[in-house]
Amino acid sequence: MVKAKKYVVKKYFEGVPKRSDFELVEYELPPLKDGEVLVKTEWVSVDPYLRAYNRNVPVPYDQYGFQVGIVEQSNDTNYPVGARIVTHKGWCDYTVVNTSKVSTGNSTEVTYKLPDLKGMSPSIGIGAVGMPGITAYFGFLELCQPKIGETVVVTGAAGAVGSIVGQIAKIKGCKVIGFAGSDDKVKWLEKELGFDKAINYKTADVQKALQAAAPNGVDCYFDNVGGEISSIIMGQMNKRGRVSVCGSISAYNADPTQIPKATILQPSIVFKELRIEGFVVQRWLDRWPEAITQLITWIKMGQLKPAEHVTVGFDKIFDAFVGMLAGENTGKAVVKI
Ligand SMILES: NC(=O)C1=CN([C@@H]2O[C@H](COP(=O)(O)OP(=O)(O)OC[C@H]3O[C@@H](n4cnc5c(N)ncnc54)[C@H](OP(=O)(O)O)[C@@H]3O)[C@@H](O)[C@H]2O)C=CC1
Ligand SMILES: CCCCCCC/C=C/C=O
Repeated sequence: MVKAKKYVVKKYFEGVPKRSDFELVEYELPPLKDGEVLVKTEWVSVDPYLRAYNRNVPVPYDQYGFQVGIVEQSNDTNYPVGARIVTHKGWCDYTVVNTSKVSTGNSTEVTYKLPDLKGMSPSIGIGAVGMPGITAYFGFLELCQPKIGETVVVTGAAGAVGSIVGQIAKIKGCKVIGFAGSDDKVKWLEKELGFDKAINYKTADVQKALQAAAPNGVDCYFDNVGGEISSIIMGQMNKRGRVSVCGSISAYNADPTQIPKATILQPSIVFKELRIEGFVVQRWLDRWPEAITQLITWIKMGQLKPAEHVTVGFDKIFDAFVGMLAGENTGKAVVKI
């Protein structure tokens, strides 16, 4: 018998999630059936959608999320002992995985072999080459359809998705402006990632700073945060600009009955003929391998930097989660178990 530990959400979050909303449960895993493997967790991902989707399922629920683990026992020849696997089994130290369960666009089950990362840390498989990188790849390229020389703005620019969006935009020959929440992040975006301009949204006059950075207007906006800053950016878009709405983290901790208001956007949408589209990355689940291959190639060619913010310890997953929501991470927030 293998003893396992997992985080269970026992209470819906109100505002910033609290440790007392979770219970740490220890239990015994059942023996493996045919087609099942025992996976020891190596890396756990903490992501904003774990906050945003909190009320989508009844409590109590096991805290799901992406993770990379190593197969310790196997009843599946496709996943021998020692193979690495990406699953959506979340915040646990051991889990039993039925590898034959097929992932679909509506499912919360995603299981695939960790791709050959060519010597990079397995954690990259849940970051720049995992769901967040894939989100950046399809959400930006498919919805924004960027062209050489266009001006691209990304919010949440120093995070897991935003940092990849900005770098892909540079690869595609665009001028890139990023908004992030600290001077250190701004410096990192400009000096390390090659953004043309980065702006601290907490201290700058966003309207004026963007006018100065993009005097000819904005062609593409990748929106990670929503709220007033997004209204300001959309108000400075060029005719037929494209907006990819990826998330709205500025309001995830808000009371759902008191969602903050932002400036009306319809005049810009109508007169500038903007195209605004939201998406969930599962839309392209059947094409994830295409994104994974391209992202690995860009990293190996030195065109894309896969930054990570690593927290160590199973007991620290909650802290890493609330730290990420508060902006402590630069790059992808992951926990080493
Ligand atoms: N549609 C989809 O399929 C997917 C959507 N997403 C969305 O993408 C967005 C980014 O996710 P991800 O890259 O994983 O997370 P990040 O790595 O960007 O981490 C979250 C970041 O959000 C920023 N933030 C926190 N509060 C605010 C606020 N009030 N206003 C502005 N920024 C804030 C913080 O950075 P800072 O210091 O700059 O404030 C923080 O570091 C989220 O909205 C998420 O829900 C992610 C994956 C898939
Ligand atoms: C198998 C579940 C995949 C979850 C994808 C998360 C999408 C995130 C949306 C908003 O943040």
